[in-house]
Amino acid sequence: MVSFRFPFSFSQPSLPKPPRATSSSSRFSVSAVAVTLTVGAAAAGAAVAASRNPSHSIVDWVFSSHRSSLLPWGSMTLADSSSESVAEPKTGFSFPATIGESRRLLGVGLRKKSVLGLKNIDVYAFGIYADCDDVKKLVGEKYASLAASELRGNKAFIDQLMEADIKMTIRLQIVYGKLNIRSVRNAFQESVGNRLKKFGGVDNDELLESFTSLFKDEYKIPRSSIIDLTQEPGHVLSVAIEGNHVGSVKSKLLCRSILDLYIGEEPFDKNAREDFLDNVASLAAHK
Ligand SMILES: CCCCCCCCCCCC(=O)O
Repeated sequence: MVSFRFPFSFSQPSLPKPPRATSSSSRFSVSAVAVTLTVGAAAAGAAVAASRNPSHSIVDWVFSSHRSSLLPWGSMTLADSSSESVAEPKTGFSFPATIGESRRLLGVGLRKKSVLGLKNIDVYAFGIYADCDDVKKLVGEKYASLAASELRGNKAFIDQLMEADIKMTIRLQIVYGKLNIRSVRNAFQESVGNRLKKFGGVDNDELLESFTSLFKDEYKIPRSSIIDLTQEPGHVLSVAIEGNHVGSVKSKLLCRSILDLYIGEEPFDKNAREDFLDNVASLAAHK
């Protein structure tokens, strides 16, 4: 039985938010992250029981294509699963377990940035989502011989994950309340610009501009606004702000560069990357 390291757990809605977990061992503990259930107290009780039963962990259910047979509320539909969410521990900002038709949450993290080289501010919390079937397909096609424990540290596999045509979304949720869209554009210019140089060489100004120009001056991004960066089939990067599609750019290099910020070798939040890779490896073990 493979157990997931992702901190899905169910807590009663009235429990206080858990404190931020700092050590890597507690990061994934069931008390580190609260999952809010809105499907009713009966289901919450069943989920708590399930999460305490190692043979029926909630993550097994979340990632299983046979969810209905795993847990007591067997009739819960896929749509119901979107009413569960996972909170980023420090900010408490929550992320739904599933978005779109098939993308599942595999890691959450926090982007910090230093301002004027002085203080580190929490800029946004983020969730990393991937289509589990796409991930399993990649593993089945090319890495079937590797054990889950070997997969999570396999550089070639991780590179492939960022290059394959897998439906993925990075959801940003703005924490810092004084952001304007210009600073978002500038920040993307710097971070994505660096990755474009790293993977594609120097001549990518036009590509960078086609992406940053999607963030138009008229968009407002107060605290808790959501920006979705989604890799659609065919390496199309689609951007939505507060659920409104603002534009797309078809570029494998751009998609790869953006994913690298979150799951590459120098990610914004190492813990989030670890969570993501552990969960991908666990997924592979469920193939
Ligand atoms: C005052 C800090 C301003 C930082 C704004 C970052 C907003 C989103 C940028 C996303 C890419 C990145 O995290 O570099």
